[in-house]
Amino acid sequence: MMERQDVQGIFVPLITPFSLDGELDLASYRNYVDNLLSHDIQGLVINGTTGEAPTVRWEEVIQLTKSTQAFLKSKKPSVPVVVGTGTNDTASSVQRTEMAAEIGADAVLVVVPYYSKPSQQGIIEHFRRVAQVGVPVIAYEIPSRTGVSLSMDTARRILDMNGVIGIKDSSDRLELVSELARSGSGPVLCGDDLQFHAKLSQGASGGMLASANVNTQAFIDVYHLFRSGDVIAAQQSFDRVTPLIRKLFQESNPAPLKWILASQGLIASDQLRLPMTSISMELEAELERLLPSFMQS
Ligand SMILES: O=C(O)C1=N[C@H](C(=O)O)C[C@H](O)C1
Repeated sequence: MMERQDVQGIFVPLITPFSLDGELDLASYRNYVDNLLSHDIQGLVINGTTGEAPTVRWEEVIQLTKSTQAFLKSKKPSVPVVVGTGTNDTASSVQRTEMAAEIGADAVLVVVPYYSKPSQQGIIEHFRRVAQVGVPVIAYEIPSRTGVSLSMDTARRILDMNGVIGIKDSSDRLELVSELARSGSGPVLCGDDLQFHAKLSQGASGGMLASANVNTQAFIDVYHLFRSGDVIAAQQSFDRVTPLIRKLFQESNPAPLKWILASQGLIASDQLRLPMTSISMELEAELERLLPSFMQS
């Protein structure tokens, strides 16, 4: 199981490949994960936003997790598997976390409960109940999707809980990272791709970045350059991947990402489950033109 000191470096939130009839495409999945494992990544994340958590059934999450674990065992057993178990219902989040524990997840990613707009007290209680299950929890702050933000005090109280090993911060606030780093709480992974370098500068311990599915090595290089103290070289390397990041988030993640992975032949199709749809023809034309430059950066 993961510990606090493991929450650093580059974590890759995985897509969930579907065949044209909308079913799980495990052959594509293995091919795509195999390619990622040629890089020195710190962890794989199943059933995050990038994995289309809202439309992937829990039985499928279990299937993906078992398949990933079996694959990692033969290829790279040291890479931890983080499973998204958070929903907007505390009881079902606890139940999913218990099931993730049963199948040997190394940690769980638990999103701030969305849609209901709970109070800060309700959010704290939600995390307390999930953390009590006993699998290490990475809390996932993404206010643009959940509709509610963690206050600084709530973030600190969640990080202080036994069983919580870190926060993934996909907000656009730099203060959350800087304040938590300053007060010795943490670790915090950046989950807002465009702010990766800025958040490293504020004390983030790494990133959980959808963009790291494409040009993975570039993100690993940014991280290592920064850690080695070469902040300028890290910034320059990061500047080279920002055009890619902008395009990946020009339409809702993971549609552009799936299109790129399908164009690279890593997955058979860019199929998504409704209400998510494939990218527009305009973006497709832009990506076709830009893809070669993205792969060199
Ligand atoms: O799936 C994730 O984890 C991520 N989701 C964010 C989003 O889609 O808004 C972006 C981040 O790169 C990782």
